[in-house]
Amino acid sequence: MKRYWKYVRPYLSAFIIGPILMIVEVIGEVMMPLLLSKIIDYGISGGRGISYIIAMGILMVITALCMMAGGVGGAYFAIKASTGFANDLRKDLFKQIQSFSFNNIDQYNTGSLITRLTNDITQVQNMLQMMLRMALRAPGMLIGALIMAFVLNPKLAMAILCIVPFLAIAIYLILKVAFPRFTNMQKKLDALNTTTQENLTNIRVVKSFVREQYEEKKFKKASTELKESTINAMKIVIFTMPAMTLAMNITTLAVVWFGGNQIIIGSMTTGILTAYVNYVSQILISLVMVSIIILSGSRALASAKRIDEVLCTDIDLTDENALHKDITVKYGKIEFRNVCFKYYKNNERWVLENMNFVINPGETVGIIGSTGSGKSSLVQLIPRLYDADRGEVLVDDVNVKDYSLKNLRNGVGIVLQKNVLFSGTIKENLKWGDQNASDEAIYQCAESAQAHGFITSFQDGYDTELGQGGVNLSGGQKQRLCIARTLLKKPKVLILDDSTSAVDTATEAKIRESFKIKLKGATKIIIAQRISSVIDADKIIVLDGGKIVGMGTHAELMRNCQTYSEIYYSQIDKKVTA
Ligand SMILES: Nc1ncnc2c1ncn2[C@@H]1O[C@H](COP(=O)(O)OP(=O)(O)OP(=O)(O)O)[C@@H](O)[C@H]1O
Repeated sequence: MKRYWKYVRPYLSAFIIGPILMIVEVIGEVMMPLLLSKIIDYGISGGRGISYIIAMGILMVITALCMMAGGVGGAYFAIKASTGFANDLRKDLFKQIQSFSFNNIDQYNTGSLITRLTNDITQVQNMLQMMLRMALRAPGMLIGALIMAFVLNPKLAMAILCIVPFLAIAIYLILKVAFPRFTNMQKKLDALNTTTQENLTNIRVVKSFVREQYEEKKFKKASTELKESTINAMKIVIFTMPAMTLAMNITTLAVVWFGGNQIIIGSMTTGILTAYVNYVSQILISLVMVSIIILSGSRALASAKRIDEVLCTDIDLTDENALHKDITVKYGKIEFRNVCFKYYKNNERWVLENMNFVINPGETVGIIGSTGSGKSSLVQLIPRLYDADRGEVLVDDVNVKDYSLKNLRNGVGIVLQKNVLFSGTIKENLKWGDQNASDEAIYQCAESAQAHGFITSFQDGYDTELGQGGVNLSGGQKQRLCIARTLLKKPKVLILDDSTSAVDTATEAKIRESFKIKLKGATKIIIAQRISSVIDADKIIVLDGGKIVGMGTHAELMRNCQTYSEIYYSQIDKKVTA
């Protein structure tokens, strides 16, 4: 609750005024039957005449207008408070997800995070809105109508007790049965969103593997499961409402039966019975409202728990304890000291084991190794996309944990293996590297990444709109734009994680040449599958099974490292056979 106070505070006035205005409506609702009974008993039966009826009628119209004003105002403030609350909560939830480490992100699937950001927040918003409109109205109307019922005829009021067992069953069902069912329903919605998101993002792969039918089946399964879990949860709603209506009708019948008898023996007037029937229905309506509040409350509680789970996730990679938050990366020296790392902390096997090496400023270093040998994992420790479990990673002789994340990541530019571009123009995408970059700087970086040529061949040049993820580009073009984007950051350390795999060898060589001029002082780490991509490097690190099995120049490794020479000859053989 304490956590949510933050979201109530800015809208506190709406949170207070809304329910107060709803009370105006409640007072009117309680007044109306009384005024009606007076018209019947004194105006029609009592013979006070038309002027009394008109006076009472005018009073009823004024009451109805006040009720309307209260109702409209109450609804307005309820919407204002609940949407404001939800908007702020959603922004904070999104901010929390943005500050997640890669490790945190790995724990959730995207579909589930989308459901939490949208549907779960909407559930909480709806519940709040309902609470603000009904929380005072329902008990207010219940108490008001009960008082009136007891004042008018205490004996007849006992008939209202008929409702109690129905109400008890309804509340029990809602609390015990509905809550877990709503939680399950949200989980199924997660699954549906994940399936949809995965399918739509990768629709081209689906089509190229002719997996449409399989995907349809997968979607159908997720959709059917959602339908079934919804029906399962809604059974409670389905049962609750008619049960309450039945209770309402039985109680009204009991009141009319006992009240009618009292009219026959002359101990009650018709006007009072009419008012009484109204009060009974008000009592019952307010009880229905209470059960709706509990019902939607239990649904919203299931959603709130899921939102809370994200908000309470400990971000395991922050710069809160960094000792030198204001220093920046100046030279680009990198050192690994006895570094061990694994993704799943319970796993026995290390993904990287006892890594020890130094890369001096300005050096070009290649990293070679079989797939899964740990190349990407190794370089991701430098900009702290993950943290080492043992040992230290140092940049310019300072532990990476002692930099602010912003300064470290500004100094270390990484082109990830999975390149992603965003919807927008090419220029907008490149400006991710530097929002304030001049056109000249953008052109130069694109030139270095061998992208300027193909960009200018497009009709709209740098203003060409990219589809989502850069769909309207070839793999090699995308890779070159991603390199240009990182170059614009002017990093002191540039890491290319297999980022030229889709570029032909001649263009790749040109990119490497341009790095020598453009990034003269910067340290360059190049992960590659082709030895030709790193053959000229000052140093090559050879990985196998998460361990360094060789380090040196190409010539040294050819003499000393069997793994390296095997990779070399396998690639030469392929060339010869080709
Ligand atoms: N996000 C992750 N969560 C869990 N395990 C992972 C994750 N990323 C990689 N791994 C595992 O860590 C090991 C090393 O993977 P890594 O991506 O570093 O290898 P790599 O040498 O870069 O491979 P490739 O050449 O195929 O890109 C592999 O066994 C892989 O399954």
